[in-house]
This record gives sequence, structure tokens and C-alpha cells, in this order.
Amino acid sequence: MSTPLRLGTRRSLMATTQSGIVADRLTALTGREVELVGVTTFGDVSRAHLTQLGGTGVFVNDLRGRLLAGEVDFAVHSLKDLPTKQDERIALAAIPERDDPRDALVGPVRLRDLPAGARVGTGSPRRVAQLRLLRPDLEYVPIRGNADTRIGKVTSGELDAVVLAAAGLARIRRDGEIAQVFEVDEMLPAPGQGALAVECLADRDDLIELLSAVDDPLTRAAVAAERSVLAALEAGCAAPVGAFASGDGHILSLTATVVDVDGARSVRKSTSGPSPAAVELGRELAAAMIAEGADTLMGEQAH
Ligand SMILES: NCc1[nH]cc(CCC(=O)O)c1CC(=O)O
Repeated sequence: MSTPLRLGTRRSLMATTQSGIVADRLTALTGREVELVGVTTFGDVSRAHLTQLGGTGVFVNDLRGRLLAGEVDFAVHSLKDLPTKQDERIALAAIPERDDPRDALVGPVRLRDLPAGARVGTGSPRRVAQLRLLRPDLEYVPIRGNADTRIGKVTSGELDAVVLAAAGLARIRRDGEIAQVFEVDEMLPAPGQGALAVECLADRDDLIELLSAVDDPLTRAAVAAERSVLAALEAGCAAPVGAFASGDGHILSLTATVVDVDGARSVRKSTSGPSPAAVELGRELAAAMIAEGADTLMGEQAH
């Protein structure tokens, strides 16, 4: 009998749900028991100052600290919240099969049926920029807080609609309130959206081997290409960069966009190539986008 593995998780519903899903899948595939260890991160107690603290990276860093301190054996993050530069002491041991990568509108009607001047909430420059291309006549309101808080602003009438990730809405069981799921060609998701990252210490070879049971190579290749675009553009998670890749294990198709926040100008390019070259594919696409002025579009937003 081996001791249960300790999975460090934030206490929010979204975090405990995604941690629970990975824990159950790991146990089913390997027979190894997993125990969830609830962690209150600095980002959870100082939510009001999250932007000053560097956005969602603060949650990731706090859980990584628990790994380094030996308090937990592994952690599960929303992959899109990971910084593009990996901490060398930490291994990305598995990337499970991705959930729905798309963005979704929560509100009474679809985007095209909202009346002119309707107020749509989103804190993401990427979403605002792409929404402006679709509906320049609406008002986009920056909002913060967890998904429940954001949806609450629609229920209370403060906003007409909000845009959130479909995968996150499903994890907190609020997907019943979705009026529209955007197709990726009208609204490119954030790199890695809908995917999870399973991390442990880089020197724990046996654990990395065990965790690889929940790895999905197709998702790993797709996400590697998407994140490579972001890294090559030297953009952070708040940048107006969308990227989506999918493939069959042999050929990967990748589309990426950079939109200026006014929604007035954008650069968008697609490519495809062999899956094992996912990182190069993303880097080359980013270089082609920069040649068309993508870096000037990002301006001050990029960092
Ligand atoms: N930045 C916050 C965040 N990180 C992951 C998700 C949703 C789940 C996912 O994309 O995997 C969300 C909320 C959102 O963007 O609506």
C-alpha cells in the first residue's frame, strides 16, 4: 500500500472541480489514491490587488511554492494562466485532454441580437478587441472577480452580458446560462484555453512517469504551438493575442491573431506543419505576424 499523493489545489469551485477530475482520472488509470489539499493563496486573500500582483500568475506561483516546500506532491493549473517561461525546478508532467477551448457569451440573447449600446463585461483585452470587430456598436466594460461574480452582474442588470471561457463555465456548472459559444474563427481563444497543466518537482522522475498517465499528446502539441506564438510575441496573459491549434497527431493547424484594443486593426495568420515541430510552427507564425506589424499593434498592452 502506497500513501496517497497530495494534490495541492485552490479552494474555489473551478479549482477544486478541475483538480478532482484529474485526481479521479489518475486513480482510475494508475490505481494510486489522491488526496486534495486545499490551499489559500495570496491571490485569494488579496483579490482586490490582483492586477498589481501580476494577474493570475500569482495563483500559479503560490501553488509552485507549496511544491517546492514539499507540502504537496503535485498541482493542477488552468494552462492559460501559466507564464510562458517555465520554472526549471518544476516539470509540466502532464497536459490532459483539453475541454472546450472556446469563449462563451452569458446573457439573454446571442451577440448579434443585443441592442446597440448594450453593455458587455469582460476583463480581457483579447476578448474586447475581437468583440469590437464583431459588434463595434456595443459598450465593453472591464470587469474583475471570479466567474460567479461576473455572471452576477448580468443577473442584477448591471450588465447585459459577459464573456467567459466555456470550459470554466462548465467546471462551475454555469454552462446552462450560455447564450452563445463563439466559433474559434470568430473569436480566437487565449493560448491554452480549456486545457489543464499538471505540475510536480522536476527531480521526481517516478512521479513524472506516474502523472504521464493523464497526458494527452494531441493537446500537448496543440498547446505547445499556441504558447510558442505567445512567447515569440513576448506577450503576457493580458495581451490581445488569440491562438488556436488542432491536429490529428501528424499535422497541426495553427491560427493566431493580434488585435489592437480599439478593434480597428488586426493581424491574423494561419499555418500548418508536422506536430513534432509544434514549437517551431508557433515561432515561425509569430515572426510572420511581427513582419506584418503585430508587435506595434500590441503596443503598451503587451507586457
Ligand atoms: N484567467 C482566468 C481563467 N483561467 C482559466 C479560466 C477558464 C478555464 C480555462 O480557460 O481553462 C479562467 C476564466 C475565464 O477566462 O473565463
